[in-house]
Amino acid sequence: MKALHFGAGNIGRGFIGKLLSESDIEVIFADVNQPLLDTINQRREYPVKVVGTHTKTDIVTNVSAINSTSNELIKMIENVDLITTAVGPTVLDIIAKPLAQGLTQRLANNDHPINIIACENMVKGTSYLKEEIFKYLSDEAKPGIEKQVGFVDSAVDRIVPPAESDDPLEVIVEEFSEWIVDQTQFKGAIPDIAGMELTDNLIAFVERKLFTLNTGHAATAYLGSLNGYQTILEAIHDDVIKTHVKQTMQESGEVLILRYGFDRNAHQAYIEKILNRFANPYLNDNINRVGRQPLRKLSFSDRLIKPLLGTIEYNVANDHLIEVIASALLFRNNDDPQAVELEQSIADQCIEATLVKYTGLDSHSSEAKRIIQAYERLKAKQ
Ligand SMILES: NC(=O)C1=CN([C@@H]2O[C@H](COP(=O)(O)OP(=O)(O)OC[C@H]3O[C@@H](n4cnc5c(N)ncnc54)[C@H](O)[C@@H]3O)[C@@H](O)[C@H]2O)C=CC1
Ligand SMILES: O=P(O)(O)OC[C@H]1O[C@](O)(CO)[C@@H](O)[C@@H]1O
Repeated sequence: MKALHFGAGNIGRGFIGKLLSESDIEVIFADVNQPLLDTINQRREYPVKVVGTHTKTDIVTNVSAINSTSNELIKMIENVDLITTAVGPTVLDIIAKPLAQGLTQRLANNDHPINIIACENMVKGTSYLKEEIFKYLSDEAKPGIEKQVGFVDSAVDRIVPPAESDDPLEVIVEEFSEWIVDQTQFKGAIPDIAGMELTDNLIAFVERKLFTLNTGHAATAYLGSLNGYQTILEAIHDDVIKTHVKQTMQESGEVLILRYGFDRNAHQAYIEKILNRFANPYLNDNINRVGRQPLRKLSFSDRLIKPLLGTIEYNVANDHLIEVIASALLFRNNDDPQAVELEQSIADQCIEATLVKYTGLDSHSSEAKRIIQAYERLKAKQ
C-alpha cells in the first residue's frame, strides 16, 4: 500500500508518516521545502526521538518525497491508495487545486477507491478540504469523485515541537499519541493502520481534544507570553498560570460534559494528564509556536471562542476563558504575520471593532464587554 502525505513537518514526519510506515505502508511526502525533500530522498529514512519516561529513537523507513507544486504530484495521486495531510489549516485551500486535478485524472485511469484524511487542528478539516477540492472540479467529475473518494475527518493529538537537532530530519515527539478517524466516511476497505482508532462519533472526540488540549495549550501560551515567558515549560511551572490553565480547561470541560455526556471524573483525569504533558521536561516547546496564528485561534469555531459560546449555551462559568481571550488579544510576535495584523487592527480600529471582526462575537453581548474590560485591565498592568 502507498500513501501520499502532504506536509513533511513535525506532525507529518513525527506522527502520521511514522504510523503509516510502521504499518508497512510506503510513504511519499509532498512538501514545498525542497532541501527537506532532497534530504528525505537521499536518505529514505529518518529518526524519531520519542521522549518521556522511556526515551527511545525509532527509525522511520520506506519513505520518499516529491514537491507538491510539481507535475509529478498529479501522477502520484493517480497511483496511491491513501492521502493524508498535516500542512496547517491555512494551506488546505492551496493543495486543493492539485488534489482536484490529480483526483480527476485518477478517476479516468484507476477505479480503486481512495481515502483522504486531513490531520489538522480543526473541526471537520477533511470536510473543509473536500469543499475546497470541489470548487476546482468540473461538473462531470463531481459524481465520480463523490463515489470513489472517501473524505474522512479525524482528530490528531501528539505534541511535536520543532526539534533542535543537527539532523534536519530528526523529529522529537512525546510518548502520547491519539489519531481518531470517522469510520463512517471511508470508501472501500478501511486501511489497517496500527495507532489509527475508528469511531462513529468523531465530533465528540474532536471537540474533546480541541477544546481541552488546544484550549489549555493556547491559554498557557497567551498567559505565559503576557508574563514574559518564552517556553511552555516555564509558563506551566508558574503556579498562578497553571491554576488558570486548569480552570480554563474545566470551564470548556463543563461544556463537553454537558454536550457529550463525558464522565466527570474521567474528564478531570484527562485534564490532569494534559497538564502533565505540557510539563514534559524533555519537550522544548516555544510559546510563539503554540500561540502562532492568533487570528485563527481567536476565530469563531476555534479553541477559544467556540468553548466560550458553549458556556453561554449551557449557562456555566467562563471567567477564565474570558481572561485567556483577552490575553490572546495582547499576544505580540513581530515574526508572526497574524500577531502583527492583530496589533495593527487594535491600533487602527480599536479593541471593540477588532474583537468583533476576528471573533464574530456580538459587540453588545456581555461576554464581548467582559473581554474588553479584561483586555484593558491586563494591558494597564503591562
Ligand atoms: N506540531 C504539533 O504538535 C501538532 C500539530 N497539529 C497540526 O498539524 C498540522 C501541521 O503542523 P506541524 O507539523 O506542527 O507544522 P509544520 O510547520 O512542522 O509542518 C507543516 C509542513 O507543511 C509544509 N507545507 C506548507 N505549504 C505546503 C504546501 N503547499 N504543500 C505541501 N506542504 C506544504 C511545510 O513546508 C511544512 O513542512 C497543523 O494543522 C497543526 O495544527 C496537530 C497536532 C499536533
Ligand atoms: O498547531 P496549532 O493549531 O497552531 O496550535 C498549536 C497546538 O497544536 C499542537 O501543536 C498540537 O496539538 C499543540 O502543541 C498546540 O496546542
